[in-house]
Amino acid sequence: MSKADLRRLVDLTDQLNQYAYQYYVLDQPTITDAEYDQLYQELLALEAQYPDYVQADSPSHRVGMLAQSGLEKVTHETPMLSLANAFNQEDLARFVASSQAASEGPVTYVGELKIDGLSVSLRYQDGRLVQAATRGDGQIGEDITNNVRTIASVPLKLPEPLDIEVRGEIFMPKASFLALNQAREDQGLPTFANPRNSAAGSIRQLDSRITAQRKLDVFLYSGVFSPDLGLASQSQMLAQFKEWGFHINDQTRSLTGLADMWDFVEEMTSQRHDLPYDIDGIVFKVDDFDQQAQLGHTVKAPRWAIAYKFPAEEQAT
Ligand SMILES: NC(=O)c1cc2c(N)ncc(C(N)=O)c2s1
Repeated sequence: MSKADLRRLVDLTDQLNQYAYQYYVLDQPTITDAEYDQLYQELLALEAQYPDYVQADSPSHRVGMLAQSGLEKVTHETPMLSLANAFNQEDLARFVASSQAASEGPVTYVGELKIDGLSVSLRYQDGRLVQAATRGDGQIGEDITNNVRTIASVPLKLPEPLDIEVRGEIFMPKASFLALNQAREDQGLPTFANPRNSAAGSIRQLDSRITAQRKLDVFLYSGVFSPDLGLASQSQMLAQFKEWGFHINDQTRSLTGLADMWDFVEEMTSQRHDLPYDIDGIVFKVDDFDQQAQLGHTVKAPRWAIAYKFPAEEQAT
């Protein structure tokens, strides 16, 4: 392989990843689909000619492959906890009172949309995606690495050689769900009941080429990482995750207490049907990581977070 060919292969890989990031994460495409496709075909030709030189973060990994057997089990070194629920303003008031009582100094909060999908853990070593797993029972999940590689907004390589685990929610955007069900109807196949079920079915496929066709997405909102990274709060962590190229939900709010928590609940209750994805509530978290550590967690859930659940809606009959 000539140096020029190798340089071209690496340049194309980096260029195409940058274009895909602008398209899928920033929603700000900078080239046309035709231009992207032409560059992609050139890369595929070079990879076919030199298979040993295919880069770990090549966009050609996005198309998926058939798994040899069932999904492997994965043990979460740090358990993936669940959340305590709140159903009304009084429940939130209790959460605010208890979190302020047990923390030194004033407490501020972050409000984040509760995405109606399924929780996932992404592990990066030396800045490369090495494993993705479902939450499972919180201790043991399933390896879905090949399927997650096909999700366009998941970075296969980070801009820094980080060892980090990030966690979030895989979901199927409403538009993908409608298109998928329309296609299944046309093929005489049973349709999915809702985007969450179709995301769950799509991400646990043994054939990730099928996953690749399902147009899934992910929002990341927590992680397991060394204090050396110097991340002192949830809001600072989210800003840093965004800089590293992770897809972060843009409706996240800094909140001072019950009054603006409830304002956010009312705002998102009225807006939820206009969002391009399903949400089933709002997650409120104490922002400061030291205060989160003071509050700790029960066996099941952190004391520094609570999930406000929207009231069940009457299904349109
Ligand atoms: N089970 C959990 O801990 C969570 C579940 C979810 C979810 N489905 N969507 C968003 C968040 C968030 N922004 O923290 C969380 S946290």
